[in-house]
Amino acid sequence: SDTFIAVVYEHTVILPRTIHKVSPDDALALMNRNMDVLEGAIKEAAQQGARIIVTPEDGIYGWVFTRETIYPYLEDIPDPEVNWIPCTDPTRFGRAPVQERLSCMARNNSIYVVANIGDKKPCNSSDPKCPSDGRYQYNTDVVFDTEGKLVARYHKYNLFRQETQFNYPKEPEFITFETPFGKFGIFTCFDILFREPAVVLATELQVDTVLFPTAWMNVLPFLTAVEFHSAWAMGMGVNLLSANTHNTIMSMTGSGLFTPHGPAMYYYNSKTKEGRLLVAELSARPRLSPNYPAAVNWSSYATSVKNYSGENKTFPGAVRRDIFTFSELKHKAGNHTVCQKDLCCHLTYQMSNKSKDEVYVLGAFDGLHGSVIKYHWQICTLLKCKSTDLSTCGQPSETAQTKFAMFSLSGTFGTNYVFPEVLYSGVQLAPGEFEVLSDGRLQSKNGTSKPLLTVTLFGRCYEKDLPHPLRSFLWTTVYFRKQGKAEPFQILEL
Ligand SMILES: NC(=O)CCCC[C@@H]1SC[C@@H]2NC(=O)N[C@@H]21
Repeated sequence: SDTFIAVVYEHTVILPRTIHKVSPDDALALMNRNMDVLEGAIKEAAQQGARIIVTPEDGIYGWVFTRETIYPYLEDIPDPEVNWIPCTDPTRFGRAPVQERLSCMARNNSIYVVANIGDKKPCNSSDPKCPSDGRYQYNTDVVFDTEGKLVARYHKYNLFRQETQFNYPKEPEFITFETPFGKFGIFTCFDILFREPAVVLATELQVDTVLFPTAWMNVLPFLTAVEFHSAWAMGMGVNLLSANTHNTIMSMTGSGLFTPHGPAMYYYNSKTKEGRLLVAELSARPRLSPNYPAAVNWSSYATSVKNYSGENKTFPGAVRRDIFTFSELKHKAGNHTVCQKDLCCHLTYQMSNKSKDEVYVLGAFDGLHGSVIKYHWQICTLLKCKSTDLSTCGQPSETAQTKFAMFSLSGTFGTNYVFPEVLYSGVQLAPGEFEVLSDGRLQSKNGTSKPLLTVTLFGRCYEKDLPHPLRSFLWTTVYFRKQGKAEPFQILEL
């Protein structure tokens, strides 16, 4: 089929009530409460004609675990090549009530179900990297087809900060599967910021649609979930089905069905506790569509254009820990250039209304981001400062009043991996209101329909990333005494 209906479900996860280790029965009871909610979403998705539903990372057991306390929640998840339908043969690989229930939900509703659960793999001293507690534990995505068969298993490769309950897989896994409605790939959350497996799936393995369970904490100005995930789908030219966890205290909200042309449907709600079912019809093979976006040479325009830095003063400003070079947009309209290291960013703009209460800057950043994992960003951004005090430029700001009659942003990027972001007041996207030209300019079509927070070209120079400091290191789990109790503890924190 040319198109298919897909669903993502932003789920308000029911969290464990204790940080202490619980029995397997208590762990299953909590997971069943979450799966009760997911079952309602799956039924609703099937009734709406959806072929596939994606549910969030940590959506079945929540978070705040150690290696020990997550153990009762884990199941041994076999390699899908074993051809297993847990719904009809639940004990073939030992106790697997979660896989059984997910498989039955897929089978009973004739829909592909994507979920995130934990895998355990026993090991022993014949394996020199076996953790001292005798098992590997993985943050794992699973996919069951319409018969309930396990068709994909993916172990998260880029673990985020506090995921010390899990091990890093030794190698990245590039998991794909074919369906009548396109070729699918899968990865999880923090993975999206790195080359492996995310970029490899989209470029070398040419998937049509990426399945993306996530538990994404929003970080303004460039890394709110809907903003970055929408930009990644556009930059990579694939569909991205992003299901976020909903937890406003943790700043987790923002899910969507994103296409190479922009969001087909998205949800961002930092005010209420409700999750949301999102439904959209997507192209099954977007690369074959006649209006598939043309390849972009991201530096073409910017390297050919005159430098407008002239009389504009620049100043340094922090976006979290990254020191940007900023230049204030003092006039209602104009041309600006700002440079940092190898990156020069050019902006042509016209504001519809210039308020005395708001200040916008053009910013450039070319350098390593991150304190433990260090990965290289090249960023050009037009952003609203938090207040009129220039020292607040780069701090999170959620609202704005200024609309733009036009903007055109470009940069001398040294990478092909550039993700175009446009974010409006209230952390809203701008579907259909901007375009990327083949010479690398990101520009408005007819001005902005809402006040502007940021316009950003977010470049990733994967080849300049530093080696991951923990990947080979974290196999060793050491034990130390804390408040009289033995606690497993991994040596470094991310
Ligand atoms: N569960 C995860 O892997 C979430 C990680 C992604 C969160 C992104 S990474 C950079 C930003 N920092 C955050 O705290 N949230 C954003």
